[in-house]
Amino acid sequence: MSTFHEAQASVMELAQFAASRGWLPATSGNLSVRVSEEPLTFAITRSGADKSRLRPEDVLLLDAQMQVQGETLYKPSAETTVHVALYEKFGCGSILHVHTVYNNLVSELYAERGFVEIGGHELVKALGHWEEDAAVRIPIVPNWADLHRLGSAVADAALADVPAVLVRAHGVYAWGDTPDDARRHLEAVEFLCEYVYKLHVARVAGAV
Ligand SMILES: CSC[C@@H](O)[C@@H](O)C(=O)COP(=O)(O)O
Ligand SMILES: [Zn+2]
Repeated sequence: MSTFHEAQASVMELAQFAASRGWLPATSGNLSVRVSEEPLTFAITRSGADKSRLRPEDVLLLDAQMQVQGETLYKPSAETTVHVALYEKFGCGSILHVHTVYNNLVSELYAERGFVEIGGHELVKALGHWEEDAAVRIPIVPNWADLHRLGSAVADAALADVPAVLVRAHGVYAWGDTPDDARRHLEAVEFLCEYVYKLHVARVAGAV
């Protein structure tokens, strides 16, 4: 439980971080931090904002019915449906969505399989898997234009022990119990997507 102003500040800080990595190009991406669990309320970026230079008024307070609380002329993220579906499934504390070249490439390479499996790499520990020879399967869902359908597809595919889902030729959703957890999971997934893609290219080239 946090106040709206705390959650708003967290969203702005997370956006600064993701933008500094180039993960929010051309106004893409959306970020949210939960304010209360019962009933669900959360702070989320408004639709169309340039997330690299968010102002406090670009972060809105919403409820589970996606109704904006308080006075604003802005509309919430078009992909709020995905955030609500994930909050309802996991009761997580923060959800981050970014578009990057590497997460898009991996989503395309493994789309037909419906998941990408990543094992034998140290950074799967950052996703909570510390066992010997741990492997994670990150689900990949189609990029449904119907955003309610997209929300259901992401939440249905999402696994309890892997805090991320790729959307084909679109981006990734990553989440965590706290904003710091969500950020760590997102960083790990982005690192692993770059690694998986570059390893694939190296193998095709016969370099490894
Ligand atoms: C500007 S292209 C990206 C959008 O279509 C969408 O995928 C996205 O991530 C941002 O939507 P938004 O409504 O601003 O939250
Ligand atoms: Zn998007």
